[in-house]
Amino acid sequence: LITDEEQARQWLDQYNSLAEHYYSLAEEANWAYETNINPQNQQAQVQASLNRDKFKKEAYDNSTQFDVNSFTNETVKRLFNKMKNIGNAGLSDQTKLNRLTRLLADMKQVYSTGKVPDGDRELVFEPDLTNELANSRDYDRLQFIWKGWRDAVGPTLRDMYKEYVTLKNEAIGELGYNDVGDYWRSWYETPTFEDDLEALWQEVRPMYLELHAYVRRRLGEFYGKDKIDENDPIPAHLLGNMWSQQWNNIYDLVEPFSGKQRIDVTSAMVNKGWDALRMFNESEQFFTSLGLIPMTPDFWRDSMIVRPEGREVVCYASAWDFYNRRDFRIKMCTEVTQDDLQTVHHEMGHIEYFLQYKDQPVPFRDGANPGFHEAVGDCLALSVSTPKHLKEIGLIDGVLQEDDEADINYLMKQALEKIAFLPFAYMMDQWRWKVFDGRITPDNMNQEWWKLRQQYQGIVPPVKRDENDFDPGCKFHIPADVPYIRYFVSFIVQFQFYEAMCDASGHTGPLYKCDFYRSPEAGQLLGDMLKLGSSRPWPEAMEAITGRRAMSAAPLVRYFEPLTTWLRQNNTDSGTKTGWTRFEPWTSSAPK
Ligand SMILES: O=C(CCC(O)(O)[C@H](Cc1ccccc1)NC(=O)c1ccccc1)N[C@@H](Cc1ccccc1)C(=O)O
Ligand SMILES: [Zn+2]
Repeated sequence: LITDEEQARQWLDQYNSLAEHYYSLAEEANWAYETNINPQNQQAQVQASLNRDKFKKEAYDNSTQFDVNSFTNETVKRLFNKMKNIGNAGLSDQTKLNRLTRLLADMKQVYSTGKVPDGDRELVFEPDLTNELANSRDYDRLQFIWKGWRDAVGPTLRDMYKEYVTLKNEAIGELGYNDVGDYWRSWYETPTFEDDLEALWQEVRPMYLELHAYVRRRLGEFYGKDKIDENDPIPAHLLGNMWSQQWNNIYDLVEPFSGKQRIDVTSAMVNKGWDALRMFNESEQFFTSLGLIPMTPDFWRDSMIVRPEGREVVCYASAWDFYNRRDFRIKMCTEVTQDDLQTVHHEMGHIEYFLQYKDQPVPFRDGANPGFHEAVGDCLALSVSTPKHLKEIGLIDGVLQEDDEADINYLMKQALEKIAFLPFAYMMDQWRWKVFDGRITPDNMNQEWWKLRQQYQGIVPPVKRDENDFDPGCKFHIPADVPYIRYFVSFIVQFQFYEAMCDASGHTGPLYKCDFYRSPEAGQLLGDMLKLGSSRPWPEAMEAITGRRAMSAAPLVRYFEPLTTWLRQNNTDSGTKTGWTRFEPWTSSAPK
């Protein structure tokens, strides 16, 4: 084994330029495919991905000739330890790796081109199904949309997914991990990761139960108690979102105090003639107001920010690093809605992270952990979504009403987006980890999915489900092979980042009122942490920005404190009980 550390450094330098080369080619081919889905582009994408995998596998094999433990430099050792992080490329059987790579491309195509027949029309996911689920208040129409999407993509994906699980587990097994879940959790470098997550969930669960009970009561008032019994789980299609993951689109049905200023600014955005480009410019302007790095010329020239005419694309939003330190893009089918304004900030948060760590060695061009990458944009969006800021950018007219009732309305809308999300984000990879480690077998994937959906979220499907269905496949990240626990981590740590940046900006008073717009101190605190990339273990990055090393739900609890108090009181006064009884009639494993 080679113990010469200088030789190791030279090897790493050569690795870095080769990695940039192969990663750039693979990203370009993937971009060409996702922005123009057709057989030729899929073939080119598969080939470029296989070339990158071949490079990653060879680099990993070559790296084992070095005696890493004998090295003294921490950074050199950390870089070598990241050589093992090669994912699907661990699959040494080339026929199987080809099959897995094509499966991934095919699953992405099925999901992205899925359509729901509606009379003489075909409804596409974005914007048709998204808008109807957000805006329709017709119980049966919502059920048609909810079922239609699952019928369009679930059954087709089910068998593809089973094969993907087998092949991916084999690939990861060759790297020495027990299964894919074990590999994905290893990125957090935290032996107590699962216990830490459960502790965070238990800390925020009481708040979720109060919100769930309140929303169930208000929906019962609107749709009728015969449709929504106050002891039952909530039918999944009534929550304004295809996966019931966030409930902010039904804010109008659950608004605590009527007659206050509108805080849903979608209509204001439309009335003031905002378009996708305006949304992107507003977002960038917030980032640069903090002294953070602006988007590059390549970004504005080559991003895809609206759904193009006349070709199939992957609409699901994503941010792209082309590993050449100047080309960074967002791909998004932007609609003029407040939801999408939030997503623009989310995606731009990824780009800002790319920009801040672009001069790190390639293996360090990642978030401190995957949850950090997801938290950047959302943390800034917490500031942007304050009524104070929305007024400042012209989306709320007139005098700002800042009385207690207006504040409860605002916190309710934030809770529908942030608190409602936590059980969904937590259960997504609970299900997947069980599929990968065999606790969930191929013939009960759907039933186990709905058991977890009921256990954590207290929702049930509006129509019977069985194992011919594959409802997990109807959420992008599952056929797209994208882990999800990162979003649970993000929705916790983004409040830690937000509180730290608010303190740095000199904010005083309730946390939820903080807008650190134009604060160079807040921007400096965040930027310095982002520059680290994944070069240091994430507790060090957490300490750099918050002064503490652990994840903590305390800032989130502090942020929502006035609402939690109000919800408890309101549920008590109205005799609303929290929780739900186990509910069977809607879920059946009997074949159709
Ligand atoms: O999935 C997303 C946004 C897409 C993304 O930015 O997280 C995207 C997902 C993705 C897509 C394709 C391949 C890999 C991942 N992630 C990125 O574009 C990304 C992430 C890390 C580094 C570089 C790019 N949000 C989640 C959760 C969420 C987050 C914030 C607000 C609402 C909802 C969802 O919609 O369920
Ligand atoms: Zn993201």
